[in-house]
Amino acid sequence: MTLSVGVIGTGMIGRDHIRRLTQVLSGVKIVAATDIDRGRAEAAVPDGAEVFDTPRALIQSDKVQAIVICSWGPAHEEQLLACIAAGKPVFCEKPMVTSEAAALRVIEAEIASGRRLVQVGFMRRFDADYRRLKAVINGGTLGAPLMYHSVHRNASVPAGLYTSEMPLNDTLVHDADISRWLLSDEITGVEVRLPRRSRQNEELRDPHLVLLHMGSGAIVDVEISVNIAYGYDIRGEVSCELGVAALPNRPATVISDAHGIRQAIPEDWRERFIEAYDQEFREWIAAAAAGTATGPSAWDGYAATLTADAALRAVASGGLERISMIEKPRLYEIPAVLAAEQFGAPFTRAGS
Ligand SMILES: NC(=O)C1=CN([C@@H]2O[C@H](COP(=O)(O)OP(=O)(O)OC[C@H]3O[C@@H](n4cnc5c(N)ncnc54)[C@H](O)[C@@H]3O)[C@@H](O)[C@H]2O)C=CC1
Ligand SMILES: O=C1[C@@H](O)[C@H](O)[C@@H](O)[C@H](O)[C@H]1O
Repeated sequence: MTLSVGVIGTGMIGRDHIRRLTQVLSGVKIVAATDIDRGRAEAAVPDGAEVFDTPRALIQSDKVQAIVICSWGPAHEEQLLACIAAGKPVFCEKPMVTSEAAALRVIEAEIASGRRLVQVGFMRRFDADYRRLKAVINGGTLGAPLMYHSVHRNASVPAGLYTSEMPLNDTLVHDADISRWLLSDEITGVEVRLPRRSRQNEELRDPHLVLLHMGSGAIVDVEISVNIAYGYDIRGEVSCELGVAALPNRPATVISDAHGIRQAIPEDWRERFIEAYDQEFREWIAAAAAGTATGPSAWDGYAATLTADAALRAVASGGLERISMIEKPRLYEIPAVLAAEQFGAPFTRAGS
């Protein structure tokens, strides 16, 4: 079966996903697109695909079986709710939504629909290096995870468009999600420290040091630097009771010349996570073709939104901001057998 997909939002990541869905992956075709800038959608779609005037018209079209949302965060809620109402599987880029109330509305609608339809674009979970790191932690030979050090560096961000809240409500959501996933834990509190401001962009509050307090007592520190100049640099290291497990450096050609020995650093996320995005969509296509979703869920989108909100409050208060989640609905519990297949054996202490 070939899955017929409509794309909402044909900006930077929307076009990159259209490229992978048309040129890289199989079992899928782009049949429709829409963007508030109609010309942009027309330029982005393959021949034969229809450009719709509104997201609602695209979602309700009989020719569209599943939807990819790549519009701006504040537009996601309405588009997600329309997809759920239409009973169509939907891949939604992060942030899933931009408020706790909106996240709860999405969860409520999905539960009422009776099955998972929403997959959120936390692509790190599909990255082979992160998956190997999780398998080591789950394997238990290093003992319990105590600390996770996450580094999230962007070379630069668009002046005027990327605001001082965005390191916390746009960029941090990836680290929040991967911390919960790697440590199989929930975030219960957030602190933010503001070091000396970088002179790279005087308009922006940058960098941030974020502390995520996990339910188990583990602590995650996240460096978010969005004007680091030298490239897109993502790092992660988990300190456990009996050892440390870290993401490897990315393989890259080693260049030796008059400036020394060096390796290129990715420019941005499209390059660093290219295989992760491909895998994310490979798994989404299979799930959507079966009428459902897989991987990061509306529950995970909700958790990330709560973390972003708490981080923004922590900047204002200067203290620890607690997070309280609703009880996890059964729809979002991963069946144990599936979890074991996906992530390796559940965590056990070494020697136990
Ligand atoms: N998973 C990841 O690593 C990444 C995720 N993203 C997320 O993807 C989304 C899009 O980001 P970019 O492509 O960088 O932004 P962009 O600004 O390049 O593209 C967004 C597009 O959506 C359109 N749009 C906005 N609201 C709309 C609406 N209500 N209806 C129809 N079209 C609408 C805009 O006209 C624009 O063409 C954001 O939520 C962003 O956070 C972006 C980059 C990487
Ligand atoms: O999602 C993304 C961007 O929207 C965001 O602005 C960047 O900071 C992230 O690294 C990237 O993965």
